Amino acid sequence: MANVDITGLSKHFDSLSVFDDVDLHVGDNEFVSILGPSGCGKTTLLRIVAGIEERTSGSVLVDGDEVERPRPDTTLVFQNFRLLPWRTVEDNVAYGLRLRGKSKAESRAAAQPYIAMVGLEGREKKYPYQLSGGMQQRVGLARALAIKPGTLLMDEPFGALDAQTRELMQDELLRIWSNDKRTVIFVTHSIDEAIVLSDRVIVMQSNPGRIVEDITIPFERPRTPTAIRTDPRFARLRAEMWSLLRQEPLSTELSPELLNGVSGE
Ligand SMILES: Nc1ncnc2c1ncn2[C@@H]1O[C@H](COP(=O)(O)OP(=O)(O)OP(=O)(O)O)[C@@H](O)[C@H]1O
Repeated sequence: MANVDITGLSKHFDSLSVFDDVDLHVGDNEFVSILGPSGCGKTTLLRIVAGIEERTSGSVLVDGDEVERPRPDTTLVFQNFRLLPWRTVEDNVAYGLRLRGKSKAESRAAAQPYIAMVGLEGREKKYPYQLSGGMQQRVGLARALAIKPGTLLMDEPFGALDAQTRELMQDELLRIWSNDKRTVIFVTHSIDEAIVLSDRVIVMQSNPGRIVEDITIPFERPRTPTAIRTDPRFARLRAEMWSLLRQEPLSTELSPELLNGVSGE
């Protein structure tokens, strides 16, 4: 369990003001997504919470402690999980535990339930090149979960997957998260993904980056993505988010994915 408290957070890169005066509270075991156009500072915000990017001003507390450097109980996962190609599935999942000082045998044993959780039982001895892209993402997810982080920071983790695999991974993440809850901040370009997964969706705009809306997602858990997608409330939420995002000035780049998501309506 962990809660994240962001107050008056600003980040400048030289003369560029990425965002100013951002406030965000994420409660224990809450799943919050951040949705916004390219360049509004989503990744930068996540990196600051992860303790790998300095802030210009403001405060970021995890469980009441100011974040000054990476914390052992916070994990950041990216679009490309960067598996170690020379290690098997089992040793990739165990890797974070090895880094934390556990023996090979101990870490392999501790990795096992997470390999099963992501549906890769029986593939422990395979190497990344022997797996599909979706399976590799699952290994990365298992590796992140195996260290039992209180806070999981996810930066477009499914962005590189094809649409079908992406939906499967969303189902998987919903299932895993409901069995093994933790605090999640999930950055995405996809309105649908944000709605299906989250308790709340934070919508950002850019120039300068700022939070413009904090939307509570009303669907009960456990969730079935197919049922959510056909619920009339889903279409309303989607329209609301899209209308916030389209208020962006024309100069702002909206990703093809955001546009595609909307043209499907
Ligand atoms: N190290 C850096 N030095 C200078 N500028 C940077 C640096 N990192 C990010 N930026 C700038 O900060 C702004 C926000 O970048 P960031 O990657 O956080 O946006 P984002 O919302 O995550 O974008 P995307 O959705 O495209 O990933 C961009 O204008 C980017 O060019």
